[in-house]
Amino acid sequence: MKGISLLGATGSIGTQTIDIIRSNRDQFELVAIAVGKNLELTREIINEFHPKLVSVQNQADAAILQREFAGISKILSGDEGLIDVAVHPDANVFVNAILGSVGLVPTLNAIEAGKTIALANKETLVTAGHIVMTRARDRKIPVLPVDSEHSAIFQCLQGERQKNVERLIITASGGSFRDKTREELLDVTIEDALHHPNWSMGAKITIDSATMMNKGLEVIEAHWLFDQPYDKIDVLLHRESTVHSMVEFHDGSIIAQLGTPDMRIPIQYALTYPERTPTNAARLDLTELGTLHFQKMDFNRYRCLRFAYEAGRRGGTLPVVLNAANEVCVQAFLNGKIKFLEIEDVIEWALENHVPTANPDLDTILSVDQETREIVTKHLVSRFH
Ligand SMILES: NC(=O)C1=CN([C@@H]2O[C@H](COP(=O)(O)OP(=O)(O)OC[C@H]3O[C@@H](n4cnc5c(N)ncnc54)[C@H](OP(=O)(O)O)[C@@H]3O)[C@@H](O)[C@H]2O)C=CC1
Ligand SMILES: CC(=O)[C@@H](O)[C@H](O)COP(=O)(O)O
Ligand SMILES: [Mn+2]
Repeated sequence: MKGISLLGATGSIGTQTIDIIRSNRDQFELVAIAVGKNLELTREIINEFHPKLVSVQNQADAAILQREFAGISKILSGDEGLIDVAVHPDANVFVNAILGSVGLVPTLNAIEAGKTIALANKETLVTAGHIVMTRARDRKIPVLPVDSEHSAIFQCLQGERQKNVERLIITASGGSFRDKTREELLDVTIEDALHHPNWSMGAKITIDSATMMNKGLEVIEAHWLFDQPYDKIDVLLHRESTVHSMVEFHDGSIIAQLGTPDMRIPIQYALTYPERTPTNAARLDLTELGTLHFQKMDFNRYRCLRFAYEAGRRGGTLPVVLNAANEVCVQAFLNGKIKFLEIEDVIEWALENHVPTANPDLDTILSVDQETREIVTKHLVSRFH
């Protein structure tokens, strides 16, 4: 029996992780969860799984749940609660499905505590990939990708030698606005942006898919996970989201991983690795599909992808700024405060105004993350109000 601790239990990846645990109760036990503000769903999860530890974002919500679930679950709150969930003594695998760079510190604590890491939270590697991967390597802790493209690449690399890899090929659906020109993007709505053509996901990553920042974050994530330089990581536009990513080898072979767009497949692979266990995910019917399409990326159309490659290549604290500015801008767009194309303008402004620190330590990363949020928030107020 594997004990699972789960950050982001009420989110898109979190609830799908719980679906897997529910369908495989003989294999997995949900021992600790962290959530944000969705108390209704949290109550349902506690009633069904009786996790030993539950952490919520706010102290006031923790007090409410403490009264309701006394004697069933220990209830904590805030950043300390996230860490206690990540290192819970009964957990073997730590699933990080929280949103945003708040996922970084719990991951580092879980590594120190010797937990296997199943990582959906890409911000962890974007902000501090050098620290996370070094500490995991030193302690021999597996960091297993949950993100579909990285799971695909990880699967393609099984049994292969690093020295034989020529390039990683990450696929991109193009997101909700892939058929629109830049002029047509000027006045798009939040509802339109939230309409991903292939995947059902949380709001923030759905907007990231539309701006192509999601792919940019994934390029940086792949750089750290698979130890490849940026000039060996390519992105291809692939409308069908059927080939989840590929690896090209020195001999000219390309190995790809295919499947229907269902996150339960990569989540379950990370939970059971190196085993593969059955899922009831819909099967891919290649004859029904008929054809697959691949196109070169246009870096002028998708400026956020260019910003991410540049930030990744220059390194230091630039990816921290890229990510923090993006988190603030996407939230502002979702709150109706800025227009869609202003997301990338403000991210560019934040990157241009940052003096990077090379090889930052954790304290520097956390303070640059916080400062960027404050600077960008102020900039949005002065620019648009
Ligand atoms: N969705 C997907 O298919 C994929 C997602 N990912 C990555 O996985 C991560 C999660 O994405 P997704 O599931 O879509 O996001 P969601 O918005 O659906 O879920 C986010 C989860 O994090 C919780 N949360 C947010 N902020 C805090 C906080 N400060 N403290 C405690 N809990 C918090 C939310 O709680 P609550 O709702 O209770 O407020 C919720 O449980 C992201 O990094 C994303 O990029 C990667 C690949 C695919
Ligand atoms: C499911 C998943 O991993 C997402 O990151 C997904 O890949 C988003 O798709 P696009 O960013 O390619 O639109
Ligand atoms: Mn992905």
